[in-house]
Amino acid sequence: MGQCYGKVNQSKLNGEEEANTTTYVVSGDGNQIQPLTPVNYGRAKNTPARSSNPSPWPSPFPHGSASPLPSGVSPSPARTSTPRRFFRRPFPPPSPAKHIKASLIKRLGVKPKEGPIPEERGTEPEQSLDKSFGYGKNFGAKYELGKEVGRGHFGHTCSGRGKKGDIKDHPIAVKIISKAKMTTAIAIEDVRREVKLLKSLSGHKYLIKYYDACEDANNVYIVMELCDGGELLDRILARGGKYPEDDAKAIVVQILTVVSFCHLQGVVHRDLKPENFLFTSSREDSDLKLIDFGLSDFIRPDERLNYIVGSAYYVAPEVLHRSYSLEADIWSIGVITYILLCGSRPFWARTESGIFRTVLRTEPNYDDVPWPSCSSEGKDFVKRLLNKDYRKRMSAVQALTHPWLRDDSRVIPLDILIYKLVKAYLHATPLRRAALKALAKALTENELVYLRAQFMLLGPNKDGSVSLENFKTALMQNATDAMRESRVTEILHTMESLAYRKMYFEEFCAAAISIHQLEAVDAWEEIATAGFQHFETEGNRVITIEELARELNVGASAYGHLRDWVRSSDGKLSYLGFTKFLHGVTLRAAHARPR
Ligand SMILES: Nc1ncnc2c1ncn2[C@@H]1O[C@H](COP(=O)(O)OP(=O)(O)OP(=O)(O)O)[C@@H](O)[C@H]1O
Ligand SMILES: [Ca+2]
Ligand SMILES: [Ca+2]
Ligand SMILES: [Ca+2]
Repeated sequence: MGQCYGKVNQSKLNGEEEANTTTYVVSGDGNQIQPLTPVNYGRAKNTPARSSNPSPWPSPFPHGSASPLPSGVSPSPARTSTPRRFFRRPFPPPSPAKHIKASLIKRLGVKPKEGPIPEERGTEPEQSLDKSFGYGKNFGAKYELGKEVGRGHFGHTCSGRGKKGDIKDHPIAVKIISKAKMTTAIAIEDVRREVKLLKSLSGHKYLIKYYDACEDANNVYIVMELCDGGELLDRILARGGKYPEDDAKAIVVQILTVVSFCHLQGVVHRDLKPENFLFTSSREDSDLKLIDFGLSDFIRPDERLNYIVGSAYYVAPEVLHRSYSLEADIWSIGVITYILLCGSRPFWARTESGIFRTVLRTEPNYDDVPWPSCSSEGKDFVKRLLNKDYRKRMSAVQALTHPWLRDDSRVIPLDILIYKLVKAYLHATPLRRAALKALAKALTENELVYLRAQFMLLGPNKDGSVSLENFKTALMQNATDAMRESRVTEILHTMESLAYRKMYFEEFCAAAISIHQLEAVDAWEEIATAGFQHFETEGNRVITIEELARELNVGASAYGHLRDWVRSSDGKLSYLGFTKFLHGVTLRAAHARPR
């Protein structure tokens, strides 16, 4: 293995234009053409190390900061935009993405060098690793292998055929993962999880179908449906990098549909990129299938993950800050959509740490060609996925109802986000609920489309109300083995108070809106102003600073801060107080009330 480059790599060479002065090398594991810069996992033999800043101009960023961020990323204040005047082509067109070094080191047990990964240097003695998976041992008897169709860091994929049973003469794809490369317990666990995830999620229209898993002394074989249409990346390259807006929409809808399914099941993919979406056939209108759950994980609705994994160009800022959830996938979809619409990457630099810095600090360029000719809805859509504050990002389901993609005939999936928001509402104070109710009365059609669709999915009772039972049933109707594994349904226990009462649509709207998301909407000022007017007539009341501090769970040191929020004329919340109260406080630790 490692010698065969295949047609996939060749086509990437043709489409690749990483940077003007870059030399290309073919990495020894044969994965793909890589530019010979520090972004590589190592250096070609006998090549002197370059400085970590290979650009011909001085870097505006300090290097090597001591922070919890990955090496080279420093948490200094935001820059307004990428320094594009330095580039002839500000952001080169898409090319194969590389996994984040830190995550590869963790998984492969060694710092990957140029060339094949040394197999003998694990972090644990090889003998102590249990490499038996309990999969069938009869791969050769059941399947026949054909030619290689693709290759990644973790395995290579061949086409093949079933030899007997239901699958006789049926085309298949087989991802072959070498046991010799599994040098750490994490790497072994990853393969186990990849198979488990694929098996439990299999069946969705836009997700690769799982057939079987086998093993022998040397390899694990994941047998799945064969996709003949190639990677989305290759199609983007074949089109010169850019998709017409309507074609881009068709792609993005499929991506969001399958990702919303994964998210409802409590699965975060963590490696969404154009290489991991395959077309079923070479037809222009062929369906897409999501593949490669190698970095994916089960996640509970309230859980935060902290491993840095993914591919540099597509990684969300909060992943680099080591506290993230499902929204990280949405960011990656934002990156993919940005590429589809303009043919360039939103965040680009020559080095991995340089990419991380742009992800954390710079706003993507929406000024250059072809952005001026892009629809305003398209631009708004991308911006609402590429928001650095994950709380402000749309969920996959919300994105499906965004004006750019809206299509009344489309079936909207259930969104786990409404469970999280309704749960928070049920635990909120009466004043907060009153403020949310007032705000909900000011929502515009854009927000209501999504809320109505979600409410209908809860199957309202004859009188138009829902209660805990409706939330339970709606979730169970969508349950797969993956949802059981990720323990998504545990969120229902925290919604118990809804068992004894009814919630009508009006209150549901108050419960299922996210202030942070609304703040990112163009119409936020108008919505907040109108919401405050409703609050004045039916919710605002006299409140002391002490009471307000208690509402916000902050201590006496915050009193000074809160004084502006209350009107001196009547002792009730001012407009400022109303919006700040809804936003919630993230005062410095010194202000936090001891619990
Ligand atoms: N079912 C399939 N049908 C056709 N080709 C496939 C299939 N599954 C995978 N491939 C090809 O093999 C390539 C590698 O597969 P996959 O992404 O699962 O491997 P990997 O080693 O986990 O990759 P990565 O380096 O991105 O982690 C894919 O990009 C694709 O080109
Ligand atoms: Ca690949
Ligand atoms: Ca892959
Ligand atoms: Ca993978």
